Amino acid sequence: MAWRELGKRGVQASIARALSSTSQHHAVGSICPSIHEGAEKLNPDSVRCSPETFVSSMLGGFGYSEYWAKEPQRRCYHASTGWFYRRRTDEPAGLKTPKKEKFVKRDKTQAPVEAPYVPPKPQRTTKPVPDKTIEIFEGMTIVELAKRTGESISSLQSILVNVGEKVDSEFDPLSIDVAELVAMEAGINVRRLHSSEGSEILPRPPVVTVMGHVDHGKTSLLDALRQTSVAAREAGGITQHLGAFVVSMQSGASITFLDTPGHAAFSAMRARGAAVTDIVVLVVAADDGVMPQTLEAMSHAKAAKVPIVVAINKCDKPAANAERVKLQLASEGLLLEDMGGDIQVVEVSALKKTGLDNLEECLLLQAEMMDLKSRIDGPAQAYVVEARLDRGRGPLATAIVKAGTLECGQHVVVGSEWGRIRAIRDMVGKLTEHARPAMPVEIEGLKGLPMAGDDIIVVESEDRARMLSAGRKRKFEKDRLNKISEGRTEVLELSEEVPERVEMPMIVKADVQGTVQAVTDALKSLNSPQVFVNVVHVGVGPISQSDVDLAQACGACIVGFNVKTPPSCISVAATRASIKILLHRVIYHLLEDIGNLIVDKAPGTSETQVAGEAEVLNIFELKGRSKAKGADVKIAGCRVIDGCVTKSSTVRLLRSGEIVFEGCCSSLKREKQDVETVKKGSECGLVIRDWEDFQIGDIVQCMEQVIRKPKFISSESGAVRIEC
Ligand SMILES: Nc1nc2c(ncn2[C@@H]2O[C@H](COP(=O)(O)OP(=O)(O)OP(=O)(O)O)[C@@H](O)[C@H]2O)c(=O)[nH]1
Repeated sequence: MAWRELGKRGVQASIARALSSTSQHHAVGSICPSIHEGAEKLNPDSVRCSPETFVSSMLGGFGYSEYWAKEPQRRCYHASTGWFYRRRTDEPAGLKTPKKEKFVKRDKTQAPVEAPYVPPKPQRTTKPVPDKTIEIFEGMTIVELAKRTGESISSLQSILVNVGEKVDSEFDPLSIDVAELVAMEAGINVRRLHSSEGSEILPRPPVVTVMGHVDHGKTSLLDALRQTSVAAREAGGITQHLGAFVVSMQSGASITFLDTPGHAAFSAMRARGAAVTDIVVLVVAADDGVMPQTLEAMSHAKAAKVPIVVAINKCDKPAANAERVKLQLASEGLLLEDMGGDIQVVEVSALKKTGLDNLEECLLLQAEMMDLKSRIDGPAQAYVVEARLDRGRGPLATAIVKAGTLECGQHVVVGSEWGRIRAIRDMVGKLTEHARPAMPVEIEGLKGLPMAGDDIIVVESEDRARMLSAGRKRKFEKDRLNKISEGRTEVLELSEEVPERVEMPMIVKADVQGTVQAVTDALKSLNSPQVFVNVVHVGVGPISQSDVDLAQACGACIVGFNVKTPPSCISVAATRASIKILLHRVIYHLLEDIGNLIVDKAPGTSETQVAGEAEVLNIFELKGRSKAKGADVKIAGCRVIDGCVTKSSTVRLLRSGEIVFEGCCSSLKREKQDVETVKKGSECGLVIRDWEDFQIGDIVQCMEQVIRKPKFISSESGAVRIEC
């Protein structure tokens, strides 16, 4: 198949088909951009391959036969491999498949004989994702939609026909679902507006997110509030999942708490926590004070326009200094109540359970000031806090209802998934028929696994749910490909600047969606100029045979976080294919492990360092002993003062700290015997080729070439990086 045909039929469709036939469908996203770029670099008429061959070559190390350029461009270049591919000069140009190709590796040390081929700068193959978001509502007309989207009425009408819907006139009301579908097909994001007209609006409990620096006592504080002991049960003693709990206060009021993890790797989850929350409790340890993630939490709250209540924890500790913490917070711009501002501060001890009543009062007061009310009846609007796959029960989503009532049996669209709610459970696992605002529940009955942060909307029928979910999937996929295409372009640009950069493909599997994303983000933070961590596939659930197949095809290692040890048949298959499987339950350990792998894989930088130093104590002259000319030879009588002096290494001579000569050693003797090395503390006689002007007190340094590898650095807050 020629590229032209491939292009005609649609690159993505052909490749997707080919990928599914080679069971590599997961990788389509990361491969397509390369294909686009390949297509742009080459004359489309001249490339011949089947999609299957093309895909397997893309996966299996970028074979050269697919990169075949027509006259006059006799060779082409592939940025990912750094190889030039040259056609045989006896080959006729054109559409014929070449008989046998020769390829030459680019020799970076030598200047090219012919004018070098400059690869074209990678270009975006798809339009950047439009940022436009419009507000839609039930009963809006096509005319209204056209105004908001900026599209013509006729184009929206034809989209409407394409999605199987019909209106008699452009002034007929559309359902909110159809309006969303039409806008999405036009490439525009939507925000749904729900009318509360005629509905009962009642006060609702506040949703509170506890945030703060790692180990400042978030989990302990929630434990103290709900009188349970989750902290002790967590792997490695740190929180790794987003949880939601309702805490009934002594006053009879209730508060919904989100327990978000404090580790740096989970900032994406924290960001989502802040987006559904009404109030943020900022926990700061009284002995430790304001730390990097305290500031990060403040930024999240600020970005989500959520008010903060400060809980200064660990006030029982002898080193506690609440006043210092208050001053630090004030200097970071928090206007605390004690200092004339309106941000409430409470001093607590999660360990001794002191100050909790105060905290409770502050939260309820804050909620009262915010006058939190929601529509109680009518279809629910809710958000996914977490999602996971249960072997027996299928996809499960932890959700918080924002408005309305979520009921068993309703059809819902959750992100781009859909389903009919089979069961609703409260946070202690008890079955319930419905969920009201601010109530965290677990829902069962979805067809696929949603993402943490997805919205949940109730629709009137299964058909509507399917239609909307399919439309959202199409839009999601289009946006994803656009994003990958942009990301890939950046990667190519970077790899051209740093030709020695090694790629480290990875597959990430984790127990829940939020963790998959957190781990992927953390791995990407380990990218460095020498090693590029390329996450080729991510997924929720245990490591499967298809993960091993994909890892084999693209030379990836598999990272399993909080997943079960794979069955022995999968482990054996992985070992046979030399695929590394890294299983972890604690994020620090995972990042350390991967960091060490990256350090191993990094080519490192070559550096010259001093291996030994000798001081000249005496100078001897041997008359007419030079082998070459029968001239005199000067010998430096030295003592090795550091490291060791080696005959084969390069030497340099230092006088008063200045380098006066660089060369090599032509003779090294110890007690009249020729030797290869002399260690610290010993004396030796040394001759330097082409140098005779020794002076007593000169320093002779022996130099050696070493490869310096990058270092894996992890800070106390859990932030990690690779330092080159
Ligand atoms: N003395 C004292 N120790 C506390 C207090 N609160 C928490 N700690 C201790 O501080 C350590 C960290 O507490 P966690 O509750 O796990 O902290 P966290 O902020 O939830 O930590 P991550 O989940 O890792 O972000 C534990 O050893 C707790 O026992 C307190 O009020 N006083």
